[in-house]
Amino acid sequence: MKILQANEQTSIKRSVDNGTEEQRKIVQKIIEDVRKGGDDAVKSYTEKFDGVQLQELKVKNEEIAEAYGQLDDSTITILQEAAENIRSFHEKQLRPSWMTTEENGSMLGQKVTPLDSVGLYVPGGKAAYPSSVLMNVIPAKVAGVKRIVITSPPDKHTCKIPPAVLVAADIAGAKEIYKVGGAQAIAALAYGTQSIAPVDKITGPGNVYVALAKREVFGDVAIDMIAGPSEIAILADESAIAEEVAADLLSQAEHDEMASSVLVTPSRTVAEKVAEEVQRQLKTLPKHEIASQSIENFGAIYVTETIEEAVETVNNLAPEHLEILTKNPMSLLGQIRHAGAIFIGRYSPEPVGDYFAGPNHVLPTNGTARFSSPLNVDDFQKKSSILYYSENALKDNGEKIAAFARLEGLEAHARSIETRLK
Ligand SMILES: NC(=O)c1ccc[n+]([C@@H]2O[C@H](COP(=O)([O-])OP(=O)(O)OC[C@H]3O[C@@H](n4cnc5c(N)ncnc54)[C@H](O)[C@@H]3O)[C@@H](O)[C@H]2O)c1
Ligand SMILES: N[C@H](CO)Cc1c[nH]c[nH+]1
Ligand SMILES: [Zn+2]
Repeated sequence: MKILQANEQTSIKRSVDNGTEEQRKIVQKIIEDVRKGGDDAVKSYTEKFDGVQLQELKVKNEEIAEAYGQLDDSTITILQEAAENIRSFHEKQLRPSWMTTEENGSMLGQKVTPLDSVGLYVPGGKAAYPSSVLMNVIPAKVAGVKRIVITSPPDKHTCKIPPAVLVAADIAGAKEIYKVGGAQAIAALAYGTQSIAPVDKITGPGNVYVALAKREVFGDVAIDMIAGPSEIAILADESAIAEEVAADLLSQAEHDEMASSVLVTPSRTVAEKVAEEVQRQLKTLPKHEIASQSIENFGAIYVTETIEEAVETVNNLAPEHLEILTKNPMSLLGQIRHAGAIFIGRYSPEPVGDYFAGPNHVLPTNGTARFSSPLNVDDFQKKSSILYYSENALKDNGEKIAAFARLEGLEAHARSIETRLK
C-alpha cells in the first residue's frame, strides 16, 4: 500500500460515477430498447449479460418457498435478527405530519405521505447481497410504501435469484420480485414493460451500468443517489492494532476493483505496520484479485503531522465509512463533519454496520457525504405543505400579499387576493 503525505487535496474522487462515453452509449441503447421492446428486450439483455434465458421475469411464490428450504435455520434466524435491528433503527426516523393553529385562526402544516411505489435494485453480479435487500426494503416498509418491487440479476448457473436474497426479501416484506439486473432493470422500473409496472422511485446500489442508467432515467422517476463502489477510511493513532486496521481496510477492498481503502494516521510506525499487514492478509483472501487491484489503484495510507490534521484529511475525503481507532475515539466524533457512517472504537468494525447493527448500509460515496445522507425513511416519503387561512387571517394580511405580488409585477396574483377583501 502506498504511504503518502496527506495534503489539502487529499480525496477519494474516482471517475466511476460518470462512466466512459462508451458505457453511457451502451446504457442509453439498453434503455431505448427496453422502452420499445418491453419484456422481449429485457429477456434478450438478460441472456446477453447474465447468460440466462428467462421464460418469465417474475419470481413465483413456489420459488420463495423453495428458497427457505435451501437455507439452514441458523441463517434464517440471523436474517430475521438483522431485519429486526434495521426495522427498529429506521422506525426512530419516522416523522409525523403536523399542523399548527395561529391566533388569527389560520392553520399551517406538513402532511407526510408514503410514495405509492418504489423499485429497489439489489446487486447480484459479483456477489449476492441479501443485506442490501433488508437495507432497502425495510425503510420503505417503515415509511408505509404499498408497492415495493425488487429487481436483481439471476445467477447464471441456477438461472434464479440466490435463495438468501429471496428469503431476505420475504422477511423484509417484499413480494414482487423480478429476475432482471443491470440497466435493463432500471429501464423496466422507470418505464414499465408488459410484466413490470413502472414505479415512482428507484433506489439501491449497483455497478457502473446501474449507476449510469439511474442517472439517465432521473427526472422521469426519482432516484435515491448514485452509490458507487465501497469506501472505507480509518482514522488511527498509535493505539490502533495493525492487524485489525488491515483487516478492516481489506473488508471493503474485496467488494470491487474500484473500492477505496484509506488509512489516515499521524503515526508513521502504524502506517508501516499496516502496509505490511495488508500485504500479508491480502494473499489469504479468497477474493484477493479484486482486493489487490482496488488496494493498488485506490488504496493509500496518508501520514499527517498531527491528529488534528488527520481529522481534517478525513473531512476532505468525506468517506462512505469512517472508522475511528484512537485512544479516545468518542472525543473526536464532534470534529467529524463529513462521513456517511461513523464507526467508533475497535469493537465496531465496518461489517457491524453492513449487516447487523441497524443503521443503513446504503451510504453516500465518492465525496458526496459532504452533502448527502444514508438511505433513510425520508427517501420513501414525500411532504405536502398545508395552508388554511381564515377570513380574518386573509383580511389582516391580504393587502401585504397583494403589494408583494405587484412588487413582482404579477397583477393577477394581487387581484386573486383583493377580490376576497371587498
Ligand atoms: N454502496 C452500497 O451500499 C453498496 C452495497 C452493495 C454493493 N455495492 C456495490 O454495487 C456494485 C455491484 O456490482 P455487480 O457488478 O456485482 O452487480 P450489479 O447487479 O450491479 O451488476 C450486474 C449487472 O450488470 C450488467 N452488466 C454487466 N456487464 C455489462 C456490460 N458489459 N454491459 C452492460 N451491462 C452489463 C448486467 O446486466 C448484470 O446483470 C459493486 O460496485 C459494489 O461495491 C454498493
Ligand atoms: N459495504 C457495502 C456498502 O459500501 C455494503 C455491503 C453489503 N454487504 C457487505 N457490505
Ligand atoms: Zn461491505
